[in-house]
Amino acid sequence: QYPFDVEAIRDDFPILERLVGGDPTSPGEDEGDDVDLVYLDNAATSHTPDPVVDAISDYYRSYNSNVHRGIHQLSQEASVAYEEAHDVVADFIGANGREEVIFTKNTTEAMNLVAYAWGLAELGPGDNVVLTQMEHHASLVTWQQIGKKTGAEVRFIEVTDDGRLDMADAEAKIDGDTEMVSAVHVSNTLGTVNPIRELAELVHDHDGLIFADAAQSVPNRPVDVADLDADFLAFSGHKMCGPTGIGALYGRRELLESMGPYLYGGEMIRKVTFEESTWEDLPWKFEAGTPSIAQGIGLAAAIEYLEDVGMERIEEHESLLAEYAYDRLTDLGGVEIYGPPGDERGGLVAFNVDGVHAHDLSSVLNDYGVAIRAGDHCTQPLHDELGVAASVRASFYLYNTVEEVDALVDAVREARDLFA
Ligand SMILES: Cc1ncc(COP(=O)(O)O)c(CN[C@@H](CS)C(=O)O)c1O
Repeated sequence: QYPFDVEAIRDDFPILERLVGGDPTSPGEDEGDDVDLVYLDNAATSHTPDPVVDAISDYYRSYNSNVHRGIHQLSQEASVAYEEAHDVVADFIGANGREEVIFTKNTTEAMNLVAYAWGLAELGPGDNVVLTQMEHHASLVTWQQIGKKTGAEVRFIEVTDDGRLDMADAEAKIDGDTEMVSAVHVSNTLGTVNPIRELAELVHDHDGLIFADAAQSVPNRPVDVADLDADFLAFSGHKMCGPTGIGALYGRRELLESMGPYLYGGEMIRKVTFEESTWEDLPWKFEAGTPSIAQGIGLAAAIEYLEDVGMERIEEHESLLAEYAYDRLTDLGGVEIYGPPGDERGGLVAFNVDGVHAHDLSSVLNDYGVAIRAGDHCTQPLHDELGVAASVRASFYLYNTVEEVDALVDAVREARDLFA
């Protein structure tokens, strides 16, 4: 029994009616398209419902203009919509107003903004930054390279055999020299839900900061920055029914006030002379140049769409599908699933089938119309720890159904038997 009317939700996503299997150079038109799409790659990117597409189209059709500058009506309308989109995000994640919400291109840029604008200024030899072994490359590579530039040590909290964070190791590695903990809230590979608040307490006890990578949690469950006690938090619009090209960095106001700009140019300045420049107030200090106006408006529309369904109910729906998939794949036999048990994870399942390479498996699944991801999911060091070069990953969202999980399992069985 679903927590909401999934069929009514699916009606908002025409793409879910797509037939696939034809020539990818002629999307949707090829006579070879004769298999129902079963889209289970939502951790890579989610689909965009009609209300969000309409909000973006309406901007371009009726009040497209540059923001913050113009006195004319269109610019004022665009400015209000773009600026108020920051308020929608702030309310959604429990931030104290738009001043704590910086729009970025995506989670990756948000991570780099903090690593460069805070990290380069604050880190040096003797300091350390503590990550987890399950970090996405967006944080792992960023802090790894900032460590090389500053001389700060980068440490990694180990993952237990059942895909959880080793908190004893966390306590050992977070110490008086730890300036930052950067941890994924929900792993995009294991589905593990990490104890961000517990990590925050550990690092705050040592006067350090915590950055929560919430790219796989803000879209999928209720997230409140105060509940997590996060100092920074980031997520991407494209994983939550929004457009690509927009993400958000949350930062405690006093921290953002203390940081210099990350990018320079228009919008982010107040006064410029040949010799000096002064900066705009938050959040504009960190939004240089013409912003992603339509995308910001689209993100606000996506949040309104998700809130209308309810984040608790979306979390419940994803957990139902993940647990069902975990159990059915386990029952299939010859399947190795990574991460904690099915009832203790976010809405995704990464696995391998004995004797079948992940890319071969995903190729066969594609022949059955099942769209999942194969590879390292931007967590190569974690896959090294798992002892596998790649995995396949099914990731669920509010418009997926139990029947689609059944289609996944049937296709996996076909692939297993094909390669047996
Ligand atoms: C936990 C986590 N952290 C950061 C990112 C990066 O998001 P960007 O919008 O690409 O900047 C992602 C996006 N993970 C996609 C693309 S690699 C996936 O297939 O899993 C993520 O899941």
